[in-house]
Amino acid sequence: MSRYALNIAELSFAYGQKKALDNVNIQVEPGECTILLGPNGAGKSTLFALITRLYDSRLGRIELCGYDVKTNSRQALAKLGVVFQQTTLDPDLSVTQNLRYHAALHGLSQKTADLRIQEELERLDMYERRHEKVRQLNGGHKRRVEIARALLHKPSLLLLDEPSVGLDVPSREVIVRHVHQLAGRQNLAVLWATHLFDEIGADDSLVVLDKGVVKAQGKLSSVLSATGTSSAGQLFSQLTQGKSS
Ligand SMILES: Nc1ncnc2c1ncn2[C@@H]1O[C@H](COP(=O)(O)OP(=O)(O)OP(=O)(O)O)[C@@H](O)[C@H]1O
Repeated sequence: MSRYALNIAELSFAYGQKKALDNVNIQVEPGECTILLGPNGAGKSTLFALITRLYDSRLGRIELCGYDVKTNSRQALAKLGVVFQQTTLDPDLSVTQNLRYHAALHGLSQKTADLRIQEELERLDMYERRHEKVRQLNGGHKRRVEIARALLHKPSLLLLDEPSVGLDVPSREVIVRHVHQLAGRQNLAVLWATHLFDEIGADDSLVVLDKGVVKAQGKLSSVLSATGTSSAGQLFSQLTQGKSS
């Protein structure tokens, strides 16, 4: 069994002649929250598309809990929970219906599904809203449902693609706190793409990606001291030459 929930080794990818990822190496351990920072065009979406098998790469390797996503896709993807940038809930179904549908896709019995749905929704203070149609929920509550959904099959790695974009501050805070607690208490590995420096926790790890190349990585404190910077924002501007994220 690999010690890493996610192990990306020597990964490269190009769209025709356009290189999007160049020899990327990233490891995330259970219980670790890794923040992926990168300006527009850095390669974050491409990386997520490769991890989720939307795209395929001939160069390099991606393993989830030791399972290669290419040669052991079923076992690998069973370890993965994803919250995409765009909401993917059915607005005309209730919260519970959306979650049951996802659980069924993962082969959970209805009994197990209902227990887990209750557990995850209660943790996010959403159980009382389980019969509401998704259309009636605000953006923050929809995000909470998507996080609950991503966890129903008990993945080892949670992939979050800018889950807090467009949310108000209190909604963002709920999500940031919840995801950090999941890593700390449930030993979940998290890879979180964000543009927002205040979402980075003091104990988080950091990967700074720019033009497809990893510019810095490691525990936030080590990266700051290695680069002589005092905040994630300063580090980011220095490594990406002041481009906005
Ligand atoms: N379908 C595509 N065809 C050609 N080039 C692409 C395609 N998708 C992305 N690219 C290029 O690949 C590079 C990486 O893009 P990617 O979307 O992965 O970056 P990103 O970090 O997710 O950016 P953003 O924050 O803007 O979403 C960019 O130079 C982009 O222009």
